[in-house]
Amino acid sequence: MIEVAKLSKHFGSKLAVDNLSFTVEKGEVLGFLGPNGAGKSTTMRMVTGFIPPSAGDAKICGISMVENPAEAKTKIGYLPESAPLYNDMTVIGFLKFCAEVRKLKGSAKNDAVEKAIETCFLTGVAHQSIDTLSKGYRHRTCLAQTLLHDPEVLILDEPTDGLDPNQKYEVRQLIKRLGEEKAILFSTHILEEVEAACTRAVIVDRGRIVADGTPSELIAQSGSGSLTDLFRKVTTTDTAA
Ligand SMILES: Nc1ncnc2c1ncn2[C@@H]1O[C@H](COP(=O)(O)OP(=O)(O)OP(=O)(O)O)[C@@H](O)[C@H]1O
Repeated sequence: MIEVAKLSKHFGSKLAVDNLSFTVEKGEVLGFLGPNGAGKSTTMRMVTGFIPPSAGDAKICGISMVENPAEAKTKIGYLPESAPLYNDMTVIGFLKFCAEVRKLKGSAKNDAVEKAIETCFLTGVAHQSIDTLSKGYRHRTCLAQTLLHDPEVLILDEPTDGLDPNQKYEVRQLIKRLGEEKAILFSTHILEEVEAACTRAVIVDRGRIVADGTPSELIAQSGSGSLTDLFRKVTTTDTAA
């Protein structure tokens, strides 16, 4: 469902993503790991069509993001690193607005909003203004917005960043459940999320894949049973600026 083929991105002389290839099938949750500056967000921005690649392509459900971005984007729900929210709207008002942007109308719009609210456990705050929500609920509102058009592919950039342990647990469970029906690519710095939510993970460093496997394969590769040890072994410690 997600086919990343030889994707590269230069920012001036800086090579942020270097000939990256991987696939994510339906029913897979791929964890995208790597140190700060490894190229995770840049890869996700290219896969979702927010920035053009310098080389390579990403196909979403067989549709090229380079050749046919408008159609490819309809297949994706994207949660960017700093997702925008309209603070003076209520949760339900915001989601209805997002559904309209997705060209949903009438009962299809209302059904989509209701389902997203239920899926993301937002029923209790649906009529509350966004600026009065806790960080966890704001986060789940952002996540709900990615689900409105029932996309086959979800791209989530650090979806549990800044949440407390209970909220992290809930979002991971949600990702796991959604992953049964969709193809999910999500980036994280939290290594325990690999075992908690992913069917597979890749580690990138300086724009290249340096490890790829199921959680148990990666743990076996570490030699010590610790994903942290593997991460430290295959990545560089000096963070790119
Ligand atoms: N618009 C840009 N212009 C110039 N350089 C950029 C731009 N966006 C990203 N970079 C550089 O590309 C590299 C990869 O950045 P990216 O944000 O993709 O990393 P990341 O793995 O998502 O990091 P983090 O975990 O800190 O979010 C970094 O060196 C970054 O400074």
